[in-house]
Amino acid sequence: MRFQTEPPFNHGQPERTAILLCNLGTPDEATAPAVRRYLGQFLSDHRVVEIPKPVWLPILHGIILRTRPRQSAAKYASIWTQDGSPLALWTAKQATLLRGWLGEAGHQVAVRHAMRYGNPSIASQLDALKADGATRILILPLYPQYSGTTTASVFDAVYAWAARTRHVPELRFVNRYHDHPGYIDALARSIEAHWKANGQPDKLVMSFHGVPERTRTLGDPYFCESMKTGRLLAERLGLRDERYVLTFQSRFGKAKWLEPYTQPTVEALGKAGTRRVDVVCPGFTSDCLETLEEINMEVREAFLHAGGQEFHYIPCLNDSSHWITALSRIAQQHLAGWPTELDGTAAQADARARALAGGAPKGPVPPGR
Ligand SMILES: C=CC1=C(C)c2cc3[nH]c(cc4nc(cc5[nH]c(cc1n2)c(C)c5CCC(=O)O)C(CCC(=O)O)=C4C)c(C)c3C=C
Ligand SMILES: [Fe+2]
Ligand SMILES: [Fe+2]
Repeated sequence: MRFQTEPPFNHGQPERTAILLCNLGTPDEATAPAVRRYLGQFLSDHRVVEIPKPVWLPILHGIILRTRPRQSAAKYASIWTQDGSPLALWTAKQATLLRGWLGEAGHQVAVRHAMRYGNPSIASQLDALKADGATRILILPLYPQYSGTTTASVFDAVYAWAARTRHVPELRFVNRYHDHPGYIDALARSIEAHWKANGQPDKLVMSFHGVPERTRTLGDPYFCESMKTGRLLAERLGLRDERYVLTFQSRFGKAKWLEPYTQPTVEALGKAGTRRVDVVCPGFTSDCLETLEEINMEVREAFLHAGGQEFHYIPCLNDSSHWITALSRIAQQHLAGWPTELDGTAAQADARARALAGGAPKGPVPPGR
């Protein structure tokens, strides 16, 4: 059967608003088989690797998935917590905190989180929201800067789910919030708190995840949005140009990616006699492999080895209260016009639904239901 079976249609079903926070995803365990499953799904996504499938799939299955999972699993093991992957833990916590924050502000909004690759999948969480009665869903990727490789891929997964759903909820999508004042403010406050406790560095390195340079020339706005985030953050911190540098990390494969690359830049700073660098990763809203291992272990070691004296890693926004406040402002701006208060339209619809419960509707059916 092509479409999922729906429960029988119920007149008077209340309108319910929901938010789905979407992140990249992470392996279920820090083991080679789990990393292979995760990378297999991730790297088969044509949004992520744009090489034609007949060329790419033999390389992926014949070479990459035979070697990389073991190497990556060892890296994952070095950052894994008792409760699992940091990315999964922070993302789940953000959903819980956002639900609580919106609830306290009087908004009855269901909030769940999903992963583009791995678990919980976007399709399973959309099914769960629908089962909970959601009729309007805001898709909020946890990527402040839009990229076809990340944001659009989340949207692809939502469209694929909608394409096999008979009664599709109203859907809205958040493309970006790279310049949202709340997001910039949350980043600035976390850096300022670090500096208050530890003093200031000679150089602040703002390291963003890279993407192939080719995507920029093909019209992907990610580079420009990352640059704007960096500029606004520097302005908010009152940093002159020579006090910071914006770089791109996590290069994959041999092609040219966005430059300057993080590790060579930091090494050059160490060699040139820069005593202390602080690295912050504004494009990552949760700490993960790329920040905790690549930056805080590999890049740290490279800097110290190159002659640097002090390396500070400033954690991601994670569960910071300023970040959750920003996220709730971003969400509320995109929810505008959708009922989120139980004493409003949803409450009236609830009362109608209760009155109708247990039998076929009698008398006039509420309009539009
Ligand atoms: C192969 C190409 C890749 C592109 C393009 C890419 C873009 C991209 N990724 C993130 C955020 C994250 N990436 C993470 C891990 C990760 N990324 C790639 C490859 C590409 N990313 C790989 C192969 C991996 C897995 C680890 C490894 O084997 O090296 C993570 C961390 C996940 C975790 O489990 O902790 C994040 C987050 C962004 C924002 C982005 C484009 C803007
Ligand atoms: Fe990545
Ligand atoms: Fe990496």
